[in-house]
Amino acid sequence: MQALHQKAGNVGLRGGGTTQKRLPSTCMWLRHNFWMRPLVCKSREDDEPREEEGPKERAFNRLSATIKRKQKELEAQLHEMGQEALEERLKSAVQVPAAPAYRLASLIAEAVPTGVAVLVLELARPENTSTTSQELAQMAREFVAAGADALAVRCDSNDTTSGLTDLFCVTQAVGKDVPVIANDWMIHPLQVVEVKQTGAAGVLGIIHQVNGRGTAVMSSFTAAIGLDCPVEVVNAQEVEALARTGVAFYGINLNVGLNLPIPGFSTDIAHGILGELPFGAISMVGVRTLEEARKARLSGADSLFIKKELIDAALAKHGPNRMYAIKQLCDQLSYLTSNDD
Ligand SMILES: O=C(O)c1ccccc1NCC(=O)[C@H](O)[C@H](O)COP(=O)(O)O
Repeated sequence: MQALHQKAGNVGLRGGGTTQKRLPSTCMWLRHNFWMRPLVCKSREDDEPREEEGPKERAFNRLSATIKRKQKELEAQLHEMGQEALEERLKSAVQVPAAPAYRLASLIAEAVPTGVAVLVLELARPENTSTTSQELAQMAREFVAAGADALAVRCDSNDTTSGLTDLFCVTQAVGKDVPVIANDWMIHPLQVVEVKQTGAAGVLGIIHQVNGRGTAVMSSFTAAIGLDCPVEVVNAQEVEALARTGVAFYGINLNVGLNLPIPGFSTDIAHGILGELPFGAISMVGVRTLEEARKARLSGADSLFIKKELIDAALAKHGPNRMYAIKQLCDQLSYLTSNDD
């Protein structure tokens, strides 16, 4: 019981209770024009493929190109908005944090003593379709009825023409008891404020390898406005550094070995990272197969981010009834991850 309180308390402490204390430093950053720039690491200047590059380097360059695209999108938005309006948006978000706050972290903290993993299903518009936000909301209702505990909605402009509308419609469709988080590359606090305004519970997309020294700012700002924000990490050093800044919710993307040149990144590395999390921290591991889900849970993952690949495989296997197919998947996941087999 004590560990459970510690888990919920750790996550909550960074926002709700300390919101007022965080305000002065937010204002200080604003005065220094800090917020007018996206918070990302430096990447290679050109993204042209080079002959000597292997698949990992190519994947890394794709990631780098994605981040540059996001940077450009954000810079244009910030420029149009201007510093004063931006400052106002950020300040009012801090003054009125989301209520209830940390809905996903609280759900996970409640699930920990019951021995079941929280299932966060990825929700994306099917490719090459003209799916509307309302149709996506209908999919969301079906996923929840089939067993999803929470949803992560893809909001990047490459996946949808209206990410924030999708998020709003899905959040409305499933109600406050089902945390909905935005899955996008988060490189500026303005994005997080926009997510809050849709009524969503949090963001998935603060990535230490991408945000670098800006990670702590992104994560503490998100927590200060009451939103959940698992921070994606790739090794124990990152965990150690972020734990010192108060991060208590960690994400592990098993796909990361393909996106970044990290030799041998796999469920074994994830196992090691999960073992290094600070006491009371909570975790989410992204999985693309049932086997990855089983291993992640055995290694101690508190929640599983069920990625589109696994959802599409279930739809292909058990379709055409979408709700039936997702129910088969959720039942299988619950069975494989209940930790008593
Ligand atoms: O994607 C995950 O598995 C994940 C797990 C836990 C926390 C965060 C996670 N992803 C955040 C991201 O924004 C991803 O890096 C991004 O969606 C790209 O993921 P991928 O499709 O695996 O390259």
